[in-house]
This record gives sequence, structure tokens and C-alpha cells, in this order.
Amino acid sequence: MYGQAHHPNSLQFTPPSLGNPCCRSSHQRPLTTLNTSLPSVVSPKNSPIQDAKKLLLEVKDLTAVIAESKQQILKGVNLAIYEGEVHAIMGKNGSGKSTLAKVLVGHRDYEVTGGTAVFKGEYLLDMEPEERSLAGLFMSFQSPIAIPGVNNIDFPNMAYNAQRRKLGQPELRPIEFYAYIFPKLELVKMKADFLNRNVNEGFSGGERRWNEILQLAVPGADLAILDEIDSGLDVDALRNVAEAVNGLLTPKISLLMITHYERLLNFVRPTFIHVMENGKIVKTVDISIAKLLEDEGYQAISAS
Ligand SMILES: Nc1ncnc2c1ncn2[C@@H]1O[C@H](COP(=O)(O)OP(=O)(O)OP(=O)(O)O)[C@@H](O)[C@H]1O
Repeated sequence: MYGQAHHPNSLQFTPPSLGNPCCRSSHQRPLTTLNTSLPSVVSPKNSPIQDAKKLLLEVKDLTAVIAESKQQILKGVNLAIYEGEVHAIMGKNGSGKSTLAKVLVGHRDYEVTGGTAVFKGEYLLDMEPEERSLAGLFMSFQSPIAIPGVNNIDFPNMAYNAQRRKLGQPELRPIEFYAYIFPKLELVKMKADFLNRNVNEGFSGGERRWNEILQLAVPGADLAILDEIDSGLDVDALRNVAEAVNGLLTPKISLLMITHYERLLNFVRPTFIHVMENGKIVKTVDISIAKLLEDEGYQAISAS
């Protein structure tokens, strides 16, 4: 039933239905917000009132092609993320993990050809990338770029003010924003002098990752997609970045992490791990399977 969807707790699951399997083409600019409340999941152990969780993102049968070549990359992705959950996507090189993330944030290299994605009750795929960000979707890219001439504090300040404008709140002046973000530096254990540098300019790989997490510290993100935040990091840097991520997690914020390595999952514990193959999520398991993946490779758990 729509309001009482079963929660995927281990092994394979079928994401709960939205109850209104709207068949309109997802690449058409539509209508508006879904006129239905978000479904919730209730833990049987506890009070339904306390533990009702909101479905944050539901992706159904999502297909997408590369805009230029029309090569199909996503071949029917299904995924459901509730608030406060940490999801990891693993899979071989080229299986479509980053493409899924980029399609969700509206990257213009890709064209959606079918399926739906509903984020906080709105049809995500019909929103402009900026609207998705303002709606609370954050993505850290695999290779964060340097932005010469743009100060590292101006960047999150602009993003934050855009969010505030949307909420009808007054913008924060730089000095006010500094006061706001300063305590966050401690939370992510970042030195204050990073704020005075240009965005990612001259940053090491680890510092770039760290800087991405600082952007996440600016409020507004309900779902953060972290694409290989562990790549190129030594174990100490990974621990630092993971601690920064953990420091920002709240029961309301959800994470979708893309990774190849079990070690990240030792630091940021996922609720579910999805295995992606050939443009689809072929399996969803809990954390116990990560070691098997690492030891025996994807064939050990590949689709039957
Ligand atoms: N913009 C693009 N132009 C051309 N090919 C692309 C583009 N985006 C994705 N692809 C191709 O789509 C396939 C999936 O790529 P994607 O980056 O999503 O894989 P991935 O699972 O994230 O891989 P990795 O683990 O190596 O990062 C790859 O074969 C890739 O070359």
C-alpha cells in the first residue's frame, strides 16, 4: 500500500511503488509536484510516529542515453532511498554508476529516455539542474574542478544565498556567511585558510575531496551523491574525509555513495549496497556482502 511501503532490509528488493505509476514521458517538461504525500516506512519495533521515514528519492525503470551518440547507458534503474539512509553503489568500471549520478543531477551529456525519478514528491527529471540543487540534491563529482579567481568561501556563499532566496530569506553578506561557516570547518576538521584560497586551485586530491564535503556542510542538501570520494586517497586522507562526511550526517540527510572499495564502507557505513551491472542495479544487499565483493569480485554475487 502506498502509505505503508515495505522497507528493503536485505537482499534483493523491489522499490515500493508510488501508487500512481504515472506513465508520462519523463523528458517532457510537465506539470508540477505530485499531488500526493510522500510514502513512509514504519519500523515495526518502535513507535510509528517516531520512526516514520520519508521516501526521499524513488527511481523507477530509468533509462538514459549519451546525448550525442544516443548510446544507451542506463537500462532500467530502480532505487528507493529513505531519509537518513546511506546507500552505496558498487560495480565494475563502465557499469553506469557515474552516469546514474549525473543523470539524477541533470548533467547535459545525457538524455533520459524513460522511467521516472521522484525526489521529495517532485518529478526530478523535469527540473533544471539548478532547480534540483535548490530542491536539496547535492553531488560531488569524481574530479572536482579548480575555479581560478573564485574564492573558496564565495562559492558556498553563493549557493547558500540562492537557497535562502528560494526560501524568501535575506541573503547573508560575506561576513555573516563567514560566521555561519566557521563552525562547520571544525565539523569537517578543515583549516580556515582553505577558505581564502581559490576553489580547488592547487589543492591536493585529498584536499579537493575534503573541500567537496565542506560544500555539503552548507545546508539545503537532503540527498548527497558522492562519486568516488575515496579515489586517490591514502588511508589517512580517506579516514579524514569519511569523518567529515559522518560529522555532517543527520537523521534527515541521506547519502548515495559510489565506490569501488570496501574500505570506504568501513568508515561510512551504508544501510544498503547496490551492485550495478550493465546499466542496471542487479542486486541490493546489506553491508555484510561488501567483503565478499572485495575478496571474490562481482561474479560472486552477480545476477542469477
Ligand atoms: N559523456 C560520455 N561520452 C561517452 N561515453 C560515455 C559518457 N558517459 C559515459 N560514457 C560511457 O558509459 C559507460 C558508463 O560510464 P560510467 O562513467 O557511468 O561508468 P562507471 O560505472 O561510473 O565507471 P567507473 O567505475 O570506471 O567510474 C562507459 O562505457 C563510459 O565510457
